[in-house]
Amino acid sequence: MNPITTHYPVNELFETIQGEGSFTGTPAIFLRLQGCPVGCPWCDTQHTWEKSAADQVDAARMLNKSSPSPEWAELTAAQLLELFQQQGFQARHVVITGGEPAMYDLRELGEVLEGAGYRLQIETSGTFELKVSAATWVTVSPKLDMPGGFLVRPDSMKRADEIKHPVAMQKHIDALDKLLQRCPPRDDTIIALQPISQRPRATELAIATCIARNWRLSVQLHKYLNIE
Ligand SMILES: C[S@@+](CC[C@H](N)C(=O)[O-])C[C@H]1O[C@@H](n2cnc3c(N)ncnc32)[C@H](O)[C@@H]1O
Ligand SMILES: Nc1nc2[nH]cc(C(=O)O)c2c(=O)[nH]1
Ligand code: SF4
Ligand SMILES: [Mg+2]
Repeated sequence: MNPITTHYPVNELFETIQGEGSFTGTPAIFLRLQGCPVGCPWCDTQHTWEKSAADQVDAARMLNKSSPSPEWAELTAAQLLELFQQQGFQARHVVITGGEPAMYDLRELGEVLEGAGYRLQIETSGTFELKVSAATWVTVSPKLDMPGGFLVRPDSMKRADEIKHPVAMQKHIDALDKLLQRCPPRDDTIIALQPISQRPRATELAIATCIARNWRLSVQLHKYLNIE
């Protein structure tokens, strides 16, 4: 194991219902890591993009946020496990999101949390090399032609248990088709379309395409329910 303990920059830690993808409806602990250089113009979590030293706070302040902010606290896997217990979290599914969590080495987190009985899922753009435990459920939400100029990695697409593609227009589906040719997933990988920002036309397009292709629909259930 890595002799140096990894410190994770945590923007948010909360318990809710997973609102996206295959685990929709599953009670989950969300661990949102700070920092993302990809730059999707419609990103829900733009407050996580910049990881500024001036925004580092202690764990108590990070936990007590009343609204999204760029503040983050540095925590080790052992400290996170202790916090889960202190906070009284009941969920056994942990979603690591961000920001772009694949910028960090998540293997130590996997070792500690899986050792304590948790199942891990990562939400990632697929643009950074994955450093996750073998048992981690990998959700790749490919980001194509974004301002940051990052490319989706073939190895991340192969590792994906689920590909959850954000869509608003036909050109996004055409781009996904090209990506699936350039970077073929495994035969058992689930493919889902997720309408961008609950836009009605995006939702109609996603429904029609999912039916035509036998793909899954992922709506952002938490937004319909008005929960975190
Ligand atoms: C905020 S991102 C963080 C994790 C990682 N950076 C990624 O993009 O997968 C989590 C998920 O939210 C999706 N997402 C972000 N903003 C969205 C929006 N406005 N509408 C629909 N999905 C969105 C992303 O595509 C991704 O599947
Ligand atoms: N309830 C809920 N489900 C989610 N699934 C993915 C989320 C994310 O921001 O990555 C998210 C989120 O922020 N809230
Ligand atoms: S990759 Fe994820 S966190 Fe980064 S800008 Fe895009 S949706 Fe937001
Ligand atoms: Mg949210």
